[in-house]
Amino acid sequence: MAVVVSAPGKVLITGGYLVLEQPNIGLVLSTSARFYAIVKTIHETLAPDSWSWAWSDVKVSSPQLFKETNYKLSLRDYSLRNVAPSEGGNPFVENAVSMAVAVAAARASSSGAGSINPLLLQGLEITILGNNSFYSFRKQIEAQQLPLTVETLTSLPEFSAITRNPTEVVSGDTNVLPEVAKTGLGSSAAMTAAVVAAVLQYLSDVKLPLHGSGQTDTVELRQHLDLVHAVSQAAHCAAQGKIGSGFDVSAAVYGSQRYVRFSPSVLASQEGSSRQTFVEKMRRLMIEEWDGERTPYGLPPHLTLIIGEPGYGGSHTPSLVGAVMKWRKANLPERDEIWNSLAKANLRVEAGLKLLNTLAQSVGKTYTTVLELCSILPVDQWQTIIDTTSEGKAVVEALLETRTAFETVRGLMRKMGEGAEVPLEPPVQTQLLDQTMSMNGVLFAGVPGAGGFDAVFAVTLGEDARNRVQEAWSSKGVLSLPITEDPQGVSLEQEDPRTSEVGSALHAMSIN
Ligand SMILES: Nc1ncnc2c1ncn2[C@@H]1O[C@H](COP(=O)(O)OP(=O)(O)O)[C@@H](O)[C@H]1O
Ligand SMILES: C[C@@](O)(CCOP(=O)(O)OP(=O)(O)O)CC(=O)O
Repeated sequence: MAVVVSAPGKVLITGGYLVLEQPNIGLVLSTSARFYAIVKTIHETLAPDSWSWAWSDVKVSSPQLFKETNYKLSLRDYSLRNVAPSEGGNPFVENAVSMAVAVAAARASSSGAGSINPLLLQGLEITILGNNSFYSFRKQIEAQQLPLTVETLTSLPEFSAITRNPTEVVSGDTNVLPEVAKTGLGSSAAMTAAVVAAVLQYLSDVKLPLHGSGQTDTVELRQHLDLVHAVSQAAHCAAQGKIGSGFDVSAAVYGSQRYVRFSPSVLASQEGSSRQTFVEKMRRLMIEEWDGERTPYGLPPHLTLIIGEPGYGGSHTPSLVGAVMKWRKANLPERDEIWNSLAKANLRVEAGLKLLNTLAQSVGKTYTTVLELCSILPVDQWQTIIDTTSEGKAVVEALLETRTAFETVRGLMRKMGEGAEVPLEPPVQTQLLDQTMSMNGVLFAGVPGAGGFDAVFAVTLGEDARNRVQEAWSSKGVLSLPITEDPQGVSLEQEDPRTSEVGSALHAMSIN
C-alpha cells in the first residue's frame, strides 16, 4: 500500500529579516500549492536469506525533472549511498530519508514494536511531485505566445515538467547544478517535510491528519507533528548547510501561523565534529526542546490571498539576507530605530488581522456586510458606509488599521533596503503594489518574505476583488498563480494526486 503525504508552500506576509531574531514574529500563510511524497515498497517478495542483508534499496523519482536516483540504505547506520554518484542526488531528499528512517527505527525499538528492517528490506520507492505553482512557466507561455493569464496556468497539466534555469548556480555547490525557475513558495521546505512525514507514516506509528478532514488537535497529533517538524528542520538545515529562521519548514508542517524562531543552539547537537554516531544524533533530536513559538493563524474569513509572478527574474535571498544583516550588525541608533519600528508595525498588522478574526466570530453578520460594502468602494469611502452601529464601525476601523499598519511595514522595509543598499521593494514593485492597493477591495499588497524582485501578493476583501486584481495584474504581465491560502500543514492524502490526471506526463512534455 502506498502512503501519500502532502505539505504546503508558504508566503511570509510580514516579518522578513526580523523573524531571523527572537522574539520577532513572522506571519506566514501556507498555500494550496503542495508537494507530494508517495512511498511504497520496491520488492513485493523477498529472498529467504534477505534477513542477513546489510543494505536495502531506495529509489527516488522526480518525474518533473525526468530524474530517478537509486540508493543503497545501510541497515546499520541508515546512511544512503548513491549507486551512480556522478549523476548527482538531492541533498534535501537524502537527508530527509536517512533521518526519518533512523528516527523510525529508534521509535520502533524504544516502543518495543520490533525492528523495521523487514519493511526496509522490501525497499522504499519515493516519488516526489510539486504543484505547478512552485515553478515559473512564464518562459514556456511566452514562447508559445499564450496569454499570460491564470487560465493558461490552470490549463497546464498538473505536475508539469520543470524548466531548469541554466544561468543560475546553486550557492556553495561545486558541481554548479542548474537550478529550476521557481516562484518562491519554498519548494525545498515543502518537499523535505513531505518526504520526512511520508517515511515516518510508512515506517512508524506516526499518524498524520487527513487533508481537509478538519481533524481536531489532539495531544498525540501534536506530538507526531512536532516529530515531523524536528526531523524536517534538521534535514533542511543539513541540506542547506545553514540554519535559517525556519518559518518555511514550520509552515510546511503546521500550516498558516504566527511564528517565532527557535534558538539555533537547538540544532547544535546535530552539527559536524561531535563524536556521536548518526543514530545517536537522531535519538538526541527526538528529545530536543524547541524553544520557538507557533500559533495557528489563518487569514480572517472572506479575506483572500492572491500571489502574482511579476516576471522580473527573482532575487537571490541569501545575498539580500547577507546585506541586511550586515547593515543591522553595525548597531547604529538610527538603524535600531528602523528595526524596532518594523517589529512594532509587524505586530500591528498581526493585531489588526487578529481583531478582524475576533469580529468575524463575534459580529459575523455585520462583519460580512461591511466587507461586502467596502470591497466595491475606494478606501477613502470606507468610513462613509458606517451605519449607526458600533459593530460596523469596529469592523471598518480594524480594516483601516490593518491597512495602515501594512503601509508602515512597506515604508520601513523600503527604508531598510535603502540603508542596506539592496532593493527590498524596488521601484517597479512599489509602482505595482501602489496601483494594486489603490484598487477597490484590496486590503493590502506587498512583496513577501525577503522582498526584492520575487513574487507579489495581495489580500483582498473577497473573491470578486481577487478576480479584479487577477485581471489587472494580467494586463500588466503579472502572472497570477492559481492558488490561495490553505491553512493546513502536512497531511495524509487519500490517493496519488496523479490518478485523476491521466496522461499528464505526456502533456508535460509538450509544453517544454
Ligand atoms: N519536483 C521536484 N522534484 C525533486 N526535487 C525538486 C523538485 N522541485 C524542486 N526540487 C529541488 O528542491 C530544491 C529547491 O531548493 P531551493 O533552491 O533552496 O528552493 P526554495 O527556495 O524554493 O526552497 C532544489 O534542490 C531543487 O532541485
Ligand atoms: C529574509 C527571511 O527572513 C525571509 C525569507 O523569506 P522568503 O519567503 O523570501 O524565502 P526564500 O523562499 O528562501 O526566498 C529569511 C529567513 O527567515 O530565513
